[in-house]
Amino acid sequence: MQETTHEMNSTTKKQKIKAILIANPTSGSYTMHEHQIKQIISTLHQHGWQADLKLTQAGGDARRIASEAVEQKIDVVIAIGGDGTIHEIIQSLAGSETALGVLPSGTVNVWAREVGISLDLNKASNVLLNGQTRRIDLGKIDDRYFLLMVGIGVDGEVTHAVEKKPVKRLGVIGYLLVAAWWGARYPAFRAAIALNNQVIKVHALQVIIGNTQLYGGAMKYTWEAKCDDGVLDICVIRRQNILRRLPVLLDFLLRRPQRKQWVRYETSDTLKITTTEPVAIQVDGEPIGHTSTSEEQPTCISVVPQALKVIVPQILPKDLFSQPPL
Ligand SMILES: Nc1ncnc2c1ncn2[C@@H]1O[C@H](COP(=O)(O)OP(=O)(O)OP(=O)(O)O)[C@@H](O)[C@H]1O
Repeated sequence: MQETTHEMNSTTKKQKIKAILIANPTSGSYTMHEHQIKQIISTLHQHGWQADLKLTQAGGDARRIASEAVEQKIDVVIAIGGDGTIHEIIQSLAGSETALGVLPSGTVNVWAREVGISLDLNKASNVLLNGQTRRIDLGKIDDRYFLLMVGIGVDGEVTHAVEKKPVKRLGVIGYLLVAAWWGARYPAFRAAIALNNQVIKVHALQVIIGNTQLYGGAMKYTWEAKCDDGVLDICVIRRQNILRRLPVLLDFLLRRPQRKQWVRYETSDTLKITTTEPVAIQVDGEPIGHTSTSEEQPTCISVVPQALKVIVPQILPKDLFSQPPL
């Protein structure tokens, strides 16, 4: 990790990098990686890191442990899990000097895929040791931070439908089954979105508000998003009849240029959304309730510039960052 090593050299060479590894033993591929994780921790020790492993017992633990790490001025919190575990951890890391590292062990691992952290944990641990530290923006919906995106509409319903249901145990296949069911029958919704001093009225299947580009590990709805540019990208997928929905989805899956015709694309640092009926919301893949139908108290989404330190590979996707390294 370049920046911390540099800081270490400029103060005292004896100072160790302090890291807490927070592992979610229920995340998609954790069991498969358990042995490897022990080896990685001893490698970190050999490189002079003080690294302690903490396992979560239940949802919410990762956030609490990360909060303690920030209080103790730990240099790095390493998430061993998927995007849900990362989502919990960033709630505590936001605005702090503690950096987020990742050993991807989830089901989809969108953040790791997005920045090019290998799903091979030995390679991912090399990013911890030899990567670079950047500051990136976080999004915020009401009081909750997000790293990747907010989804309102079909994907919100899918996430709510899968949560705590047996189909979740099927992993990606479970999501695809529920997504196919909801994708075909979902009615569009009407929303008023206030941004950039205007109100746009939409009749949509889906609104994605992205801090980053990659969606579900495969598609890009917010394909122009940069994670450090101080704005969020908004992709409104307009209402389509049942027959059109599959071709639209294929345009996104195959990243065809014509996908642009199905959407309205905006950027803004703040937006306020009101829908005529409550619409399901997902944040970084987690279901969090429904949109507001009250114009007086709309659902508020904003960007918090430079809120999170992250450890990422030396070589990054060329269009995801706009600022130079720290
Ligand atoms: N010990 C635990 N027991 C039960 N749930 C937990 C525990 N620790 C964390 N969680 C919750 O598990 C959920 C899923 O975790 P996570 O996202 O890391 O794995 P995943 O769903 O397999 O991966 P991805 O999000 O990349 O697809 C999160 O909502 C998190 O809060």
